[in-house]
Amino acid sequence: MPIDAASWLAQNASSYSVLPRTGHDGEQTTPTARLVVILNAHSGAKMARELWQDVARPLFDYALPRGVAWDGLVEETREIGDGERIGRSLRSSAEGAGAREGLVLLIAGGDGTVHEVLNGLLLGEDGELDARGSERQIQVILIPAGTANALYYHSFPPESPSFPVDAPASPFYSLLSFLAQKHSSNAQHLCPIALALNSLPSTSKPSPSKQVLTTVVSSVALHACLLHDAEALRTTHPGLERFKIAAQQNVQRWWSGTLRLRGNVRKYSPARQAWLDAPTSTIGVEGPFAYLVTALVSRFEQSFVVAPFRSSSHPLAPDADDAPSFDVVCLRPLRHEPTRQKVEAGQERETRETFVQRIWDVTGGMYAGGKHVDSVYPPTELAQVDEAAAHGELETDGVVEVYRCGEAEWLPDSSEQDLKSRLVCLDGAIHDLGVPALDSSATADQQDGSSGLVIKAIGGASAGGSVSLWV
Ligand SMILES: Nc1ncnc2c1ncn2[C@@H]1O[C@H](COP(=O)(O)OP(=O)(O)OP(=O)(O)O)[C@@H](O)[C@H]1O
Repeated sequence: MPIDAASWLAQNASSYSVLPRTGHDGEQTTPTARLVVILNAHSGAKMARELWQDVARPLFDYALPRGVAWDGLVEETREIGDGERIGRSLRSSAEGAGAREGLVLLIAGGDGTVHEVLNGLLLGEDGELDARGSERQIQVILIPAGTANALYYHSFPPESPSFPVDAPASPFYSLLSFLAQKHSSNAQHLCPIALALNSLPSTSKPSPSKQVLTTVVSSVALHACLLHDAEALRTTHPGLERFKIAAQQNVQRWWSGTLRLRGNVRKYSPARQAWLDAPTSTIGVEGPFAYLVTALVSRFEQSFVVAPFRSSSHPLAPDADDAPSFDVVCLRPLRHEPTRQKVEAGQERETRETFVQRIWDVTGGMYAGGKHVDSVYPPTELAQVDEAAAHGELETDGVVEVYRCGEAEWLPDSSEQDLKSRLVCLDGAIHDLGVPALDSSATADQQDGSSGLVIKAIGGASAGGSVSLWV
């Protein structure tokens, strides 16, 4: 049943000053931005239509700002990948009209829907960032109708007293912020969406590498493989449980390869609770890895805080003036001296089984608000690997290692040929790096020639003009 907007607002959103359309005194009447509504009725618990029809639509009818034009059209995604088609059609319609008007996207869906729409909208046919859109202001209003809704809960952390998760207004904080713009001191934040540009190697040379934009995560190893397996469980387990089942299926694997980090590289020191600057412009981090993600947001689910320093309320959060960055969170089993010794003694299979408990401890810390970043090895259990000598200033005793930087390159070990050694997850979409994973000396400077994944933080302000979320 559609709500009565005025009484719903009075009851559920009294801290947002949302005025009826007629009350927007003195506001200019020439539209400066076009609104497009995009629903994924298939995502999460399949609530997008209901959230739109019963609440968001009545709120729009009541309070849509005069400067925003909406022709009543609602775009629904029709099949897998369809968000990209919608994004592309928005790009070409803007080009056709030579329009420089702003674009307001109301997206009711999960992270995958946002990902698809922004990729279609911001990347040109050649897969490059579309320079023609460079003056465009894109505002996103997000209704979390997906399963994980990482971007939403990163922006509206449930532990904040301002964003109670059980409140009827909970899925509408972004929309309320948009509707209350200019009228409420509580809700007028248009925050740039952190973006990264990912280059996947071409599987058929000499065609160029494939470019993919992300807003949440680029991952390999356990996270990518569990996302891969979780998709097959979507029908039987529509909620978050499918991720846990899929984690069980992959937790005993380790992933060999090299991670190269560039661009103002820092590493978190649990002892100092601060970033340590890297002594060199490029840092090589050698596998095997049990876990490896590059995160643009603090959490991947409502209460799964993988990269706590991305949270805007954290003292180590990126500053608005900082160069675009992401946080790399990884777990390398051979940094644990007893584990390393057992592997060297040829007991790798049993050692992996034992190490599983440590992985669960780390994920337990993620579910406990991000405590894993401060868990440390006692001095006797910290392996003194050669690499520590090379990058001595960056050696820490953290069980998990957290880096911040602007660019990363993942080169999987070319001797491992199975699919799971090559999988990459980009905001939930799974990609295969392809075989063979060639020359591990390839670098990000040779982007099209890299046999691995290259990830560059580009920020929200430099992609297609500006891309921001109402928070
Ligand atoms: N009509 C449709 N039928 C089938 N699949 C669809 C349809 N429309 C969109 N999709 C696909 O649904 C998938 C899931 O969407 P999305 O990622 O937004 O939700 P989710 O996976 O439930 O949530 P989250 O990404 O937040 O965990 C996407 O891969 C998208 O391509």
